[in-house]
Amino acid sequence: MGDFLLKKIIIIAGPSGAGKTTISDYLSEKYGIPRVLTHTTRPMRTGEKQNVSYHFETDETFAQLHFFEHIRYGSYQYGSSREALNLAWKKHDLVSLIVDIKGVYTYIKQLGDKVYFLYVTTSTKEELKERLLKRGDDPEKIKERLSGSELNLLPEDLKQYAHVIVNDDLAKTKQALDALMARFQAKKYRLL
Ligand SMILES: Nc1ncnc2c1ncn2[C@@H]1O[C@H](COP(=O)(O)OP(=O)(O)OP(=O)(O)O)[C@@H](O)[C@H]1O
Ligand SMILES: Nc1nc2c(ncn2[C@@H]2O[C@H](COP(=O)(O)O)[C@@H](O)[C@H]2O)c(=O)[nH]1
Repeated sequence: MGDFLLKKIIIIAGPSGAGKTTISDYLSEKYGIPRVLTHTTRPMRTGEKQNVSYHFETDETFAQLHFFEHIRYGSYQYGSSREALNLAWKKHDLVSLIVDIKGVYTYIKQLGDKVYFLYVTTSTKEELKERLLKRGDDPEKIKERLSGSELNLLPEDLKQYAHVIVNDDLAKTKQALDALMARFQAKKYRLL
C-alpha cells in the first residue's frame, strides 16, 4: 500500500459554480491527481456520467451504503466513503475530493494534517449566478444554492486551514495551481 505517512488529500469546497470540479479536473488531467468520487441522489446534469462525475444513486441504494460522512444539500443526499479514499490512496499519494463545508469539518477533524484544504470562490455572487445560468441550472435552485448555508461561505474557524483561490480568471487559477503543485513536489507532500 505504500507509506501511509505520505498519503494526503486535497479537500475542495466553495460555493456552487465557483469552479471546484474544474479545478479538480485540472489537477487530474495535468498532475494525475485523481478525484475520489462521492455518491449522490441528485439527477445527472447534461454532460455528467455515471461513475465518472459521481456514483449516482437512488434513495434506496444510497440508504444501503456506508459513509464516512454524508449530508443533505437542497433536495438531495451526498456522501463519501472511507473505502473509496483508501482505494485511491493505494495507487496515489495525493488525491482530491469535493465536499460542502460540513464535509470539510469532518475531514479535518478525522484526518488532521493529511488534509490540504482548498477553498474556491469568486469575487462576486453575480459571477456564480451567471455561470450556473449558463450551465442550465433552474433559476429557483440557483437562488437556493446562492443563499443561506447552501452558499458554502468560509466560516471564521476554518480560515486558519484554508488556502483560498479566487477563481475569477481560469488562466490565473491554473497558474496558482501550478505554483501550488511545484511547492508540493518541493516539499514532498509536507502540505501544511
Ligand atoms: N474561472 C472561470 N471563469 C469562467 N467560467 C468558469 C471558471 N471556472 C469554472 N467555470 C465554469 O463555471 C461552471 C461551474 O464550474 P464547476 O462545475 O467547476 O463549479 P463547481 O464549483 O464544481 O459547481 P457545483 O458545486 O455547482 O457543482 C462550469 O461551466 C465551468 O466551466
Ligand atoms: N459533505 C459532502 N458534500 C458533498 C459530497 N459530494 C458533493 N458534495 C457537495 O454537495 C454540494 C452540491 O454538489 P453538486 O454536485 O450538486 O453541485 C457541493 O457543495 C459539493 O461540494 C459528499 O460526499 N459529502
